[in-house]
Amino acid sequence: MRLVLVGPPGAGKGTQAKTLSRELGVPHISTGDLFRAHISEQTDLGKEVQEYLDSGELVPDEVTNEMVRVRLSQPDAANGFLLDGFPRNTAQAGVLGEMLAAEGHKLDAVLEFQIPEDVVVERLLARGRTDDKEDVIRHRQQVYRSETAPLLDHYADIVVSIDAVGEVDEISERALRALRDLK
Ligand SMILES: Nc1ncnc2c1ncn2[C@@H]1O[C@H](COP(=O)(O)OP(=O)(O)O)[C@@H](O)[C@H]1O
Repeated sequence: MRLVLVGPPGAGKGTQAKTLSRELGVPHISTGDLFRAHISEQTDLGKEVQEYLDSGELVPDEVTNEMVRVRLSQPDAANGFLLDGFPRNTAQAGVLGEMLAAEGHKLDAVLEFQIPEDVVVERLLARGRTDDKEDVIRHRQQVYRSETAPLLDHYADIVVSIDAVGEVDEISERALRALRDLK
Protein backbone atom coordinates (compact mmCIF):
# COMPACT_ATOMS: atom_id res chain seq x y z
CA MET A 1 0.00 0.00 0.00
CA ARG A 2 1.19 3.50 -0.89
CA LEU A 3 -0.09 5.83 1.74
CA VAL A 4 0.35 9.47 2.73
CA LEU A 5 -0.51 10.74 6.21
CA VAL A 6 -1.83 14.31 6.45
CA GLY A 7 -2.69 16.22 9.60
CA PRO A 8 -1.47 19.18 11.62
CA PRO A 9 1.80 19.05 13.57
CA GLY A 10 1.07 17.19 16.78
CA ALA A 11 -1.81 15.14 15.35
CA GLY A 12 0.01 11.91 16.22
CA LYS A 13 1.05 10.87 12.73
CA GLY A 14 4.45 9.61 13.85
CA THR A 15 2.97 7.60 16.71
CA GLN A 16 0.33 5.99 14.50
CA ALA A 17 2.79 5.45 11.68
CA LYS A 18 4.75 2.99 13.82
CA THR A 19 1.71 0.74 14.30
CA LEU A 20 0.43 1.17 10.75
CA SER A 21 3.85 0.40 9.31
CA ARG A 22 3.98 -2.87 11.23
CA GLU A 23 0.38 -3.83 10.44
CA LEU A 24 0.58 -2.95 6.75
CA GLY A 25 4.13 -4.23 6.23
CA VAL A 26 5.45 -1.07 4.59
CA PRO A 27 8.24 1.28 5.75
CA HIS A 28 7.47 4.46 7.66
CA ILE A 29 9.19 7.35 5.90
CA SER A 30 9.12 10.58 7.90
CA THR A 31 10.75 13.62 6.32
CA GLY A 32 10.96 15.27 9.77
CA ASP A 33 12.86 12.22 11.11
CA LEU A 34 15.12 12.15 8.05
CA PHE A 35 15.95 15.85 8.49
CA ARG A 36 16.59 15.41 12.21
CA ALA A 37 18.91 12.47 11.52
CA HIS A 38 20.89 14.63 9.08
CA ILE A 39 21.05 17.41 11.66
CA SER A 40 22.27 15.16 14.45
CA GLU A 41 24.89 13.64 12.13
CA GLN A 42 25.88 17.16 10.99
CA THR A 43 25.79 16.26 7.30
CA ASP A 44 25.87 19.05 4.68
CA LEU A 45 22.13 18.61 4.22
CA GLY A 46 21.66 18.77 7.98
CA LYS A 47 23.55 22.05 8.22
CA GLU A 48 21.51 23.44 5.35
CA VAL A 49 18.11 22.60 6.84
CA GLN A 50 18.69 23.30 10.54
CA GLU A 51 17.47 26.91 10.47
CA TYR A 52 14.24 25.91 8.73
CA LEU A 53 13.40 23.30 11.33
CA ASP A 54 14.28 25.64 14.19
CA SER A 55 11.94 28.32 12.86
CA GLY A 56 9.14 26.00 11.72
CA GLU A 57 9.47 27.01 8.07
CA LEU A 58 9.26 24.46 5.29
CA VAL A 59 12.61 23.33 3.94
CA PRO A 60 12.90 24.40 0.26
CA ASP A 61 11.17 21.94 -2.06
CA GLU A 62 14.27 21.08 -4.12
CA VAL A 63 16.08 19.85 -1.02
CA THR A 64 13.10 17.95 0.35
CA ASN A 65 12.06 16.42 -2.96
CA GLU A 66 15.54 15.12 -3.66
CA MET A 67 15.85 13.56 -0.19
CA VAL A 68 12.49 11.82 -0.68
CA ARG A 69 13.42 10.66 -4.18
CA VAL A 70 16.55 8.97 -2.81
CA ARG A 71 14.63 7.37 0.05
CA LEU A 72 11.79 6.08 -2.14
CA SER A 73 14.26 4.48 -4.53
CA GLN A 74 15.50 2.16 -1.79
CA PRO A 75 14.37 -1.46 -2.16
CA ASP A 76 12.22 -1.58 0.98
CA ALA A 77 9.91 1.08 -0.49
CA ALA A 78 9.40 -0.74 -3.80
CA ASN A 79 6.10 -2.32 -2.80
CA GLY A 80 4.66 0.40 -0.65
CA PHE A 81 5.34 3.02 1.97
CA LEU A 82 3.76 5.23 4.53
CA LEU A 83 4.81 8.82 3.97
CA ASP A 84 4.66 11.06 7.02
CA GLY A 85 5.39 14.77 6.48
CA PHE A 86 5.57 14.60 2.70
CA PRO A 87 4.08 16.03 0.58
CA ARG A 88 3.53 19.18 2.60
CA ASN A 89 2.35 21.44 -0.23
CA THR A 90 0.76 20.93 -3.64
CA ALA A 91 4.05 21.42 -5.52
CA GLN A 92 5.58 18.50 -3.56
CA ALA A 93 2.43 16.48 -4.29
CA GLY A 94 2.99 17.07 -8.00
CA VAL A 95 6.58 15.89 -7.76
CA LEU A 96 5.56 12.80 -5.81
CA GLY A 97 2.92 12.01 -8.43
CA GLU A 98 5.58 12.18 -11.14
CA MET A 99 8.02 10.01 -9.20
CA LEU A 100 5.36 7.33 -8.76
CA ALA A 101 4.03 7.58 -12.31
CA ALA A 102 7.56 7.03 -13.64
CA GLU A 103 7.39 3.56 -12.04
CA GLY A 104 3.80 2.96 -13.10
CA HIS A 105 2.52 3.50 -9.57
CA LYS A 106 0.14 5.82 -7.77
CA LEU A 107 -1.02 6.56 -4.24
CA ASP A 108 -3.69 4.28 -2.80
CA ALA A 109 -4.90 6.67 -0.13
CA VAL A 110 -4.29 9.81 1.89
CA LEU A 111 -5.12 9.33 5.55
CA GLU A 112 -6.26 12.57 7.17
CA PHE A 113 -5.91 13.03 10.94
CA GLN A 114 -8.71 15.34 12.08
CA ILE A 115 -7.99 17.15 15.31
CA PRO A 116 -8.67 20.64 16.69
CA GLU A 117 -5.75 23.05 16.78
CA ASP A 118 -5.95 23.76 20.52
CA VAL A 119 -5.57 20.02 21.26
CA VAL A 120 -2.42 19.72 19.17
CA VAL A 121 -0.85 22.87 20.57
CA GLU A 122 -1.27 21.49 24.10
CA ARG A 123 0.32 18.19 23.07
CA LEU A 124 3.29 19.84 21.40
CA LEU A 125 3.95 22.10 24.38
CA ALA A 126 4.10 18.95 26.52
CA ARG A 127 6.39 17.12 24.04
CA GLY A 128 9.16 19.72 24.17
CA ARG A 129 11.24 18.95 21.04
CA THR A 130 13.60 21.85 20.15
CA ASP A 131 11.04 23.18 17.66
CA ASP A 132 8.22 22.82 20.19
CA LYS A 133 8.36 26.36 21.55
CA GLU A 134 5.05 28.16 21.55
CA ASP A 135 5.80 30.72 18.84
CA VAL A 136 7.34 28.06 16.57
CA ILE A 137 4.40 25.73 17.23
CA ARG A 138 1.92 28.46 16.28
CA HIS A 139 3.91 29.18 13.16
CA ARG A 140 3.94 25.48 12.15
CA GLN A 141 0.14 25.37 12.58
CA GLN A 142 -0.15 28.41 10.34
CA VAL A 143 2.10 26.82 7.72
CA TYR A 144 -0.06 23.69 7.93
CA ARG A 145 -3.25 25.67 7.34
CA SER A 146 -1.93 27.67 4.41
CA GLU A 147 0.45 25.21 2.69
CA THR A 148 -0.52 21.66 3.67
CA ALA A 149 -4.28 21.61 4.26
CA PRO A 150 -4.93 22.42 0.55
CA LEU A 151 -3.63 18.90 -0.15
CA LEU A 152 -6.95 17.60 1.12
CA ASP A 153 -8.64 19.19 -1.89
CA HIS A 154 -5.84 18.19 -4.20
CA TYR A 155 -6.30 14.53 -3.15
CA ALA A 156 -10.07 14.77 -2.55
CA ASP A 157 -10.91 11.49 -4.30
CA ILE A 158 -8.49 9.36 -2.26
CA VAL A 159 -8.74 11.04 1.16
CA VAL A 160 -9.82 8.86 4.07
CA SER A 161 -10.44 10.87 7.26
CA ILE A 162 -10.30 9.70 10.85
CA ASP A 163 -11.00 11.39 14.16
CA ALA A 164 -7.55 11.73 15.74
CA VAL A 165 -8.74 12.69 19.23
CA GLY A 166 -8.60 9.82 21.72
CA GLU A 167 -6.35 7.06 23.03
CA VAL A 168 -3.44 5.92 20.86
CA ASP A 169 -4.82 2.36 20.45
CA GLU A 170 -8.28 3.62 19.66
CA ILE A 171 -6.94 5.81 16.87
CA SER A 172 -4.88 2.93 15.44
CA GLU A 173 -8.10 0.88 15.30
CA ARG A 174 -9.90 3.69 13.49
CA ALA A 175 -7.08 4.06 10.99
CA LEU A 176 -6.83 0.34 10.26
CA ARG A 177 -10.60 0.03 9.94
CA ALA A 178 -10.76 2.99 7.56
CA LEU A 179 -7.98 1.52 5.42
CA ARG A 180 -9.51 -1.96 5.48
CA ASP A 181 -12.83 -0.54 4.24
CA LEU A 182 -10.93 0.92 1.33
CA LYS A 183 -10.12 -2.45 -0.19
N1 LIG B 1 7.81 17.85 3.23
C1 LIG B 1 8.49 18.81 3.87
N2 LIG B 1 8.80 19.95 3.22
C2 LIG B 1 9.46 20.94 3.82
N3 LIG B 1 9.87 20.90 5.11
C3 LIG B 1 9.61 19.78 5.81
C4 LIG B 1 8.91 18.67 5.23
N4 LIG B 1 8.79 17.70 6.18
C5 LIG B 1 9.37 18.17 7.29
N5 LIG B 1 9.88 19.43 7.09
C6 LIG B 1 10.59 20.26 8.08
O1 LIG B 1 10.73 19.51 9.29
C7 LIG B 1 10.03 20.14 10.38
C8 LIG B 1 9.47 19.08 11.33
O2 LIG B 1 8.58 18.23 10.66
P1 LIG B 1 7.85 17.03 11.42
O3 LIG B 1 8.81 16.18 12.11
O4 LIG B 1 6.92 16.38 10.44
O5 LIG B 1 7.05 17.75 12.60
P2 LIG B 1 5.64 18.37 12.81
O6 LIG B 1 4.71 17.86 11.76
O7 LIG B 1 5.28 17.87 14.19
O8 LIG B 1 5.86 19.85 12.78
C9 LIG B 1 9.00 21.04 9.71
O9 LIG B 1 8.60 22.11 10.55
C10 LIG B 1 9.80 21.50 8.48
O10 LIG B 1 10.75 22.50 8.82
